[in-house]
Amino acid sequence: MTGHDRTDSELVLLDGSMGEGGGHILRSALCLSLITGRPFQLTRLREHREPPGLRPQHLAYVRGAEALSTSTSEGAAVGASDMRFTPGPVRAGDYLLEVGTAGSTPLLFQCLVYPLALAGGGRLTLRGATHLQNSPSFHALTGAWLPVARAYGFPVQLSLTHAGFYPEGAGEFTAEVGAPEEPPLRVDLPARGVLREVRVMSFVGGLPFGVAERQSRAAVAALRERGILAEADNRPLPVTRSQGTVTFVLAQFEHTVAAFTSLGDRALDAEAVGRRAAEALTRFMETGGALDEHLAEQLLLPAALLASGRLGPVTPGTTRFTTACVTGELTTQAEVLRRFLPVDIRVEPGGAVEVRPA
Ligand SMILES: Nc1ncnc2c1ncn2[C@@H]1O[C@H](COP(=O)(O)OP(=O)(O)OP(=O)(O)O)[C@@H](O)[C@H]1O
Repeated sequence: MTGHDRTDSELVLLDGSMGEGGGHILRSALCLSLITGRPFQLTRLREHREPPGLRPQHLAYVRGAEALSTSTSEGAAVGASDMRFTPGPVRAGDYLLEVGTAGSTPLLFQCLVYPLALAGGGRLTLRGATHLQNSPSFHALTGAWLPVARAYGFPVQLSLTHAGFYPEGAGEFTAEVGAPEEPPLRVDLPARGVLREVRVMSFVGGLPFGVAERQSRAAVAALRERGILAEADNRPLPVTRSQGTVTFVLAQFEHTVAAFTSLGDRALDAEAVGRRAAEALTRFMETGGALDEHLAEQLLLPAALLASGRLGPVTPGTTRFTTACVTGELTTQAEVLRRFLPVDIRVEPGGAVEVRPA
């Protein structure tokens, strides 16, 4: 179980419309509340989103946090704009959680993985969508998030049982989550260094394999036009009820890795889907950032846990990196972290980020 300090009981007040004002404020608050033992009150939840308030997938995040622990919530219901969460200790163990037809399992995973690891670990089996717009795909988790998690000493293994695409979802993946170990790496990433290798991977679930091949060919050709040579790999994905395709570009730089996902779209031909993934990499390479904007935002949480001394016996440490783009999500995430943890997070307009003990 995570040991909650008695001194950590101070209520955290959060305005859910601040910054980007999306569901990520709720997910980060749930994660940090479970870890610190601090209750939170969230008002004006997703006020500027359409429709506003909690959606079914957000409610699934609250229910997931409750399932892992003896936590309780008040006011959490579809459409609600205000809610309160009172955390209880997290129990190590195995959990099967559903996020609903079109909810993102990677987002639910990122909300729960750190509290579960800090409580001793276990297995998360998550059902719902695994490849959804505006969220990390399962392959972005394995390709980009996992090396970051391991750098902070979180031993996690991920396996995809079924891919789940919008709108049916019906996917499933499993995460074996170990207790944190001494971090093997010092995260200090001012620059990405030279490009070492690019892999293009196209996957299809429930659609002709030729779609994957067309996507990859277009991605490889678009990269070649920019002088980037890439290996292509096409694979079928196991699915149940849903159908979909995805092209994934994974770039290994000297110091970092960057992953770009382009999901199949009925309004686009396969070539456009492939090109979109390639263009995301070339746009990233026009910036000076070590990390892409999504990985930069995702790295803040383990960096803040390390800086605040929450990673068990590990000495509090400082993380430095540069991001391709300072997004509203990044600055909002930094603000949520400051409310829960004694950390100093500096985000320079040019993209340099530092997370250190307060
Ligand atoms: N292509 C991508 N690769 C990796 N991560 C992504 C990608 N697109 C979006 N994300 C991440 O997914 C998260 C989405 O959170 P966000 O709050 O915007 O959406 P949400 O939880 O679905 O809620 P809302 O419906 O309020 O937007 C953010 O952390 C964002 O960085």
